[in-house]
Amino acid sequence: MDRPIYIREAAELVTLAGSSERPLTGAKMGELNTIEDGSVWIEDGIIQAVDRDAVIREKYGSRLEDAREVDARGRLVTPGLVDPHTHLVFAGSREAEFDMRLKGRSYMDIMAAGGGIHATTRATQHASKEQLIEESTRRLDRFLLQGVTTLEAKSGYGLSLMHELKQLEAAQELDGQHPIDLVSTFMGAHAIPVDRREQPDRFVDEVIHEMIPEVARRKLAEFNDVFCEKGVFTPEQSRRILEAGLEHGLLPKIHADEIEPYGGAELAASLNAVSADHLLKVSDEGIAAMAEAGVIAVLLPGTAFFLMTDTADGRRLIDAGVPVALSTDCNPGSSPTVSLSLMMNLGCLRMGMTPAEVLTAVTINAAHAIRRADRIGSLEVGKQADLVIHDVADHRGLQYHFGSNHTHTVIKKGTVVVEAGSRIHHP
Ligand SMILES: N=CN[C@@H](CCC(=O)O)C(=O)O
Repeated sequence: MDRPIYIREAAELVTLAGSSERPLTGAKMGELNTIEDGSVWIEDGIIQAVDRDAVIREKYGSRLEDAREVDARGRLVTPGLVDPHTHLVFAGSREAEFDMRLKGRSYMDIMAAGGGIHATTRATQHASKEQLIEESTRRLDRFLLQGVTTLEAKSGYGLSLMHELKQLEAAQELDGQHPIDLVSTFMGAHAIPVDRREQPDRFVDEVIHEMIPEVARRKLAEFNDVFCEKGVFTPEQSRRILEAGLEHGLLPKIHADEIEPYGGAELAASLNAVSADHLLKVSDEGIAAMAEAGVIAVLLPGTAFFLMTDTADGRRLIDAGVPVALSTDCNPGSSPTVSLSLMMNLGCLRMGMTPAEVLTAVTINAAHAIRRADRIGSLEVGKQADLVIHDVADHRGLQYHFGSNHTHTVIKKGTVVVEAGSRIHHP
């Protein structure tokens, strides 16, 4: 049996305890439940105790010598960070499009001309599963070094049954190989393939009748996502696809109101979707409907930053009672980043969120957005021991000192996987 781990005496220990039932909304998003001089006791990959250091020492005094002590004095300890929206598994690069965009060509225009998602689809279709795994592992390693311990990964660069399955199988193997836990989303409805544009509904039928049943049968995904956007999938097509997913046990998520207001948030609410993501152009009605239905807003500030557009209004959503999570949207074209820490900075600097709200958005609310809040997202007895020790004294320091990676130590399921900022490889 592994030695117990004793995380010793953090200057600030953010627990987010008591929020596993439902995502935090409104003022609650700013209540982190912190412990000063807090310590954690871990055994068998599970949190056994979270308390002030004096209480932990009293309780485990006789066993302190057996335990591996991880010194957190002077540092901040938080739950492992959760990234609830990525397009992790892909091949190729779209750097050539960067020049075009900098000269004023729009993201959707490039896509309409056969680039964008279509360019990545061509590269991904040509890649072997092994190649996808190798390229994605490099990205996962960088995520881990930034304190991300769980991440959602979408398919959507296959756009045919064979290649969608290949992407999802790659994600499944990565989940088994890498310390980061992956949660898979099927996104066959990411774009209408270039050669199917004349008959979009036939492609929708293929997604509904061929892809969804097979993905569900092979248990390759838990969620089903659609790019509901003018020029991609209409709200009606999106509804059909998401309802078909539900019939096969795949829970709905939506890329909603990213480029234009299009009724995506309203659709998400009417389906009781787990999340509606992007929301740069969400309507007042859409926000009210999401708040009423409890749909989580997964906001992706890296996309607005990289596409040089206005950001989603995090403040407005929180004030309206919508639970908010933040994510990198890691993908090759609109947000080529693995830096959740930069997203946290942007959450404060561009979205009107407080440092505490931002931390909630990348821990417990992000865990809710992938239906994992019963296991991760907070530091509570009985939860999986996923923790990060940050090289700052309190949570505001994470957001204040922007552009730096403050991750010092990462513990995944009770194993130290990053120490003093470097990856530890276990045999
Ligand atoms: N907007 C649609 N899908 C992705 C971008 C995919 C890409 O450009 O490759 C997103 O979430 O931003």
